[in-house]
Amino acid sequence: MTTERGSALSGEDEEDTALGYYDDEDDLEAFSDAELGCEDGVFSDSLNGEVKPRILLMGLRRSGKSSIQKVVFHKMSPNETLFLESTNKICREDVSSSSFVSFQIWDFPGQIDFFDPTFDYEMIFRGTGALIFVIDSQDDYVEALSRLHLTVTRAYKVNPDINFEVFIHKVDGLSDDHKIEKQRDIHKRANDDLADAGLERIHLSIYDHSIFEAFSKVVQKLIPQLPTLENLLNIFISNSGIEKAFLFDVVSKIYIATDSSPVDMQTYELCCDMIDVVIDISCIYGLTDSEGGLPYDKESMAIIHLNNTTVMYLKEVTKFLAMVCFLRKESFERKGCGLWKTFCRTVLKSKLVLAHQVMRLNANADARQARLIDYNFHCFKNAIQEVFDVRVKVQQNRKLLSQRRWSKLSMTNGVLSNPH
Ligand SMILES: Nc1nc2c(ncn2[C@@H]2O[C@H](COP(=O)(O)OP(=O)(O)OP(=O)(O)O)[C@@H](O)[C@H]2O)c(=O)[nH]1
Repeated sequence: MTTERGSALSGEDEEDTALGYYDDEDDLEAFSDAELGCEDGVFSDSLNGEVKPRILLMGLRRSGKSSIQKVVFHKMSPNETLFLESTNKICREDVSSSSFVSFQIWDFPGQIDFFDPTFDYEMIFRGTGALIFVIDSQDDYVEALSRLHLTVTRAYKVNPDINFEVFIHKVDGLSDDHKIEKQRDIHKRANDDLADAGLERIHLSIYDHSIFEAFSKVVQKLIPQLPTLENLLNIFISNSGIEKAFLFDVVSKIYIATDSSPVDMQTYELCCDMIDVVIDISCIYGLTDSEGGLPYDKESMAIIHLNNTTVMYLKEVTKFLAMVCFLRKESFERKGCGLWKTFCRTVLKSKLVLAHQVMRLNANADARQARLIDYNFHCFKNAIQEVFDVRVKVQQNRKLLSQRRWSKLSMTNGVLSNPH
């Protein structure tokens, strides 16, 4: 099983093309609101009407901002980040891998100066959904904390709706005790500083674990449909004998929702490993020569038996999303015939053979239970599609509205500039 997050799956940026990321490393030094499509404080692409929340990556020089972005969204291996050059201008990137996961990341150079009059921080903070402040835990963080304080107070004044997140980064060299101690210290000092400034209402989320997990939490807060997705997952697992279910964005391995039971890191990492395995094996066996693009489609599914009576089950939900579930072996065997048939069909069609311990067909399988789980998954998938459709409709309406506004504006300008 591979743990390297290295299977690069990048494509084009269009909504309809699968799982696309693209680089848009524009020089934003001379930007204006109009150029950036910043309208009413929210970044929107005025032509397609889509509103993309903005995530800012800030922190001192060499704290690891660009590395985080490259590892999570470009599948760069952590070792390669050693060769990253220092960022000397704001780098903007669109992440639109799915209808639910769509935002912009702005990576700031560490030395940015808020007092520089050419730096229009008001415009930047106005359209921001989340501000991630990265702190290098292996460095003396006193300066980082004072910079955090300055950044948060400035940003909050402009836009009190920003989610402030602190990533305590580079914890790999620290012992577990040391990690906990540092996290506690940073937490206390950061919050004390804010309380001293009368800003105790600001909530700082502080993460010191996997950047994938931390990023998942940040992105989830920007998904308006999150409560609906969580509800659907709760209903699905409670009616299907499933213990835990995640909805994953397959490319970034960000989980965009899970049921309401707590998440532990090990479970999350197992899910990431399973996605890697599915994609890696599908890359080798899942595509015929004539096919191109991503080896992930309607037929994608996998079952892995762990040696502790737990079964992991992955299934395609949409072309961007996968459900990854954890079941007890007993519940899984009761699934019996229904799943087995689906599995065989999948193996034949996509040549994807994943269950190393071949699943035994339980002759006495409770067919009713099997039908129930398959039926529940089918309902879940339809419900997700409905949520997706609503969002598409909202976007289409926005597009129409902005087109109308645009043509009205051009007409008015035309009339004004033409005295006849
Ligand atoms: N040990 C360790 N080193 C890391 C980690 N993440 C990044 N680094 C290293 O930290 C150095 C700086 O990383 P960058 O991502 O360039 O830092 P940055 O914050 O973007 O820096 P600026 O662009 O100068 O603001 C690189 O040498 C990385 O290899 C980590 O998790 N652990």
